[in-house]
Amino acid sequence: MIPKALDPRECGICCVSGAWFSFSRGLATARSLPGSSRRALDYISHTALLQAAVLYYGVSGRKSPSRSAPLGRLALLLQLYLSPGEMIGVLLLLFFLPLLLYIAAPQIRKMLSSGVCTSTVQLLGKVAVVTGANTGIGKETAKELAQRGARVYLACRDVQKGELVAREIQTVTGNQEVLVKKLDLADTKSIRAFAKGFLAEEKHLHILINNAGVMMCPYSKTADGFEMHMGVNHLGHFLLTLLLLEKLKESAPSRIVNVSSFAHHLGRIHFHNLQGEKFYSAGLAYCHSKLANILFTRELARRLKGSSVTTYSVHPGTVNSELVRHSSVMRWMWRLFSFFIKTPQQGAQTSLYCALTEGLESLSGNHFSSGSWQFKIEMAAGLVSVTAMWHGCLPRLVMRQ
Ligand SMILES: NC(=O)C1=CN([C@@H]2O[C@H](COP(=O)(O)OP(=O)(O)OC[C@H]3O[C@@H](n4cnc5c(N)ncnc54)[C@H](OP(=O)(O)O)[C@@H]3O)[C@@H](O)[C@H]2O)C=CC1
Ligand SMILES: CC1=C(/C=C/C(C)=C/C=C/C(C)=C/C=O)C(C)(C)CCC1
Repeated sequence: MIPKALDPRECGICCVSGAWFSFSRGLATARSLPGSSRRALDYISHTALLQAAVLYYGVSGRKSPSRSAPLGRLALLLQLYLSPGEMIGVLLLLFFLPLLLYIAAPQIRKMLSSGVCTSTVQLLGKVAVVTGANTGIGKETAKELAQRGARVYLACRDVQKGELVAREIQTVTGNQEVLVKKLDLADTKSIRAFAKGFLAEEKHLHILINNAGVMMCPYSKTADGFEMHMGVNHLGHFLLTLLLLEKLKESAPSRIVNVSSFAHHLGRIHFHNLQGEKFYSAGLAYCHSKLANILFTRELARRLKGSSVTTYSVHPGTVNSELVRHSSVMRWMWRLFSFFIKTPQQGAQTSLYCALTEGLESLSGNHFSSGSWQFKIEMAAGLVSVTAMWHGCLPRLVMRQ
């Protein structure tokens, strides 16, 4: 039974905005009602909305949407939560956004997807390791290296997934020298076991692509007690690189590519909160680890001067991959904007550029971003001294046996 005062027909609805105002007044009254208010609200909202729609569609001659249409429900929600001014803003945005996106689409696509590694370098007889190569950017990077004839090690935490991808790459490229090795960067024991096995098996290592990464995971720690982002994205790769460094030197000229992100701009190295125990934000933890990738690259380059081992950090662009698996918002954004963002194959281009392009040696230690494919050299914000980072507690934590 709906109280008379709440019946929209009693409130008098004469146009769409009229419906809004009548509805708002009805709502206020309904909120003060005990017990049956929920049903009353439902009734009012549907009736008011339907009447408004009848008037609107009646005047415009459009086909009326069904009561349960998602758009109807969205309109209902907007009515419930927004003031009339905000409502107008949202409607304007909803109207102009597709138009703006349509106009800007070629520019956005160019900005986000441009850039192809044009190097024709072949890799017969060369050995490469790619971490996190069972999916996304890593998989495409490994595929291209195999295509060029390298023996490629897929360093994966899930060997089964890795084997499937290795078979796929072998089939596509015709290169049978695609091998899988277990590597869990969240466990220093696994990193050491990987390095031990690799060093025993291989005489050379020419290309190391530190690609694996996690983003926005809920607070968790690695087997050694490091915060997960810093542990996997930076510390794990830091240890892996140091363990393989002699082999890289013996195989020189050789290269190390560290896959960072433009997210490093928001990163800070909080030496007093490295484990994220005092405060933690999943998004910022990712940014901090990506800044650490860049600082590591700069200091490593300085230490490797004269060795013919060079190193680069890269931002691959915004790429449609599984990286967003921990965030439902990002997953939806990725789905919604998949038209604008790079494919993993496009995302692999900056890593490949740094691994393959001849004459890049003098730029060792720099950060490459494919945004406009000019490979901008960016400073890592200068937020913390790179040597402080190296000598600081991070490496000491890692080297703990
Ligand atoms: N996608 C993007 O828009 C951007 C990506 N990047 C960077 O690019 C790199 C590749 O990411 P992308 O391909 O997009 O993401 P994906 O999630 O598709 O791939 C990440 C890879 O890392 C592996 N990985 C995760 N944790 C570990 C671990 N503990 N040990 C070993 N491997 C692990 C994953 O293995 P598994 O499948 O078993 O989980 C997977 O193979 C990352 O470093 C990311 O930060 C940077 C900027 C933007
Ligand atoms: C604004 C905007 C976008 C959002 C980009 C974002 C949010 C990128 C985040 C990248 C991350 C988190 C990288 C990780 O290293 C899209 C979807 C490209 C579509 C075009 C407009």
